[in-house]
Amino acid sequence: MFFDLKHTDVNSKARAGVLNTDHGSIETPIFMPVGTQGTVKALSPRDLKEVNASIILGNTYHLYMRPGHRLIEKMGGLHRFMGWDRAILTDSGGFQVFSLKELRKIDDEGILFQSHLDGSYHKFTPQLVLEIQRSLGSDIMMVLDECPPYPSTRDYALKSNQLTIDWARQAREIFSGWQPLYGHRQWLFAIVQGGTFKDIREQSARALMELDFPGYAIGGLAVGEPKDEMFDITDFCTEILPEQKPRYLMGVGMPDDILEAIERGVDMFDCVIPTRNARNGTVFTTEGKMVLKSARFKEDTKPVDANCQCYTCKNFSRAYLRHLYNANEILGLTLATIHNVHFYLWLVRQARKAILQDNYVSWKERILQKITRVVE
Ligand SMILES: CO[C@@H]1O[C@H](CNc2nc3cc4c(=O)[nH]c(N)nc4cc3[nH]2)[C@@H](O)[C@H]1O
Repeated sequence: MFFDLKHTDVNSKARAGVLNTDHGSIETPIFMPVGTQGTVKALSPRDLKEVNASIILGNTYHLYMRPGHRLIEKMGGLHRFMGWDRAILTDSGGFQVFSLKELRKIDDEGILFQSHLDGSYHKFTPQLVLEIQRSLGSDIMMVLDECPPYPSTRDYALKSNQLTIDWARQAREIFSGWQPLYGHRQWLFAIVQGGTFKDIREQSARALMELDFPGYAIGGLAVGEPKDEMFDITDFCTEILPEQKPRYLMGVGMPDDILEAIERGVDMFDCVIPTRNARNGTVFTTEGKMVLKSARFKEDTKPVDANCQCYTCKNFSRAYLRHLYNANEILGLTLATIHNVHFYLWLVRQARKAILQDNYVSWKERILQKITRVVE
């Protein structure tokens, strides 16, 4: 069974489950570090294992553009190419095309766009993005969808949603006769759209549920809408989506966003924040957020986080990390990224424990008091 729902917290919609892939079992709620171009920036697969990452994200758009999915296929697929033998989820590319290029044209067949590398023209269709993901060999694939801009008119959201449903239908058809390339199973998730219009969200969820996918993503969020709208739409969607299937909130988010979404019934998350912020000198700790570059840490002998068991916190001081940033040393990026990814994975593991003890909400309230501070 692909997804085992082990327990739902009695006082909320928070769930603890297990995703069973051929590259290992993944306990949910889970955070997926983003490895857009076949690498989680600044980390080796060895680092990722050391912080207990069980699944990472790759991007169909970027890997198609460079080095190309055919080359990766020749190399034996993305797992072998990047030396990662645990699970990989690949996003389908629709969102990346929207967020990377305004030069794109959408029609019923798919999305015509120009490469951000050499300006060449390409067209993503429901079929092509599945072929690319077959070549990559991702354990979890995403359908081609349109992520409407925020804000969108109701009319735009309605039309766009119809297209996303049509594309999902085509993808589901292809998936029904699926032949993976590398001997390990691949699963296909649908993506619920509909902007911030609840009736369109319901239409989207129900149409996609009829097509019976192994898992469902909530798309079209974390694109600049107010947080309360993001949580309200998330809560609305999880009321409709099948209880026994995993829910994946795409692109979310800050630590507190993830905890709020877990309470609303989300199982899977991905976001660039822990890796991107680490590269900019901002780390997350059990005592709050910390900007390591600031002068106040110049002679601070303490670890980033005294409560953290990661390699960075067990071996280095804040002063040293601040020095590495100021000296533009590559090691600074690696050490901060190890810590931030470790923090996100620790946080969702703690959440899972609280869910299994039926005290998720009280645990969340306590931990939010601490992690949302700024360490001065
Ligand atoms: C607002 O901050 C930026 O936005 C991204 C996070 N937010 C986000 N929302 C998403 C929505 C979708 C979607 O509807 N469909 C597909 N296929 N993939 C998606 C991926 C998404 N990621 C970060 O990249 C960050 O730079």
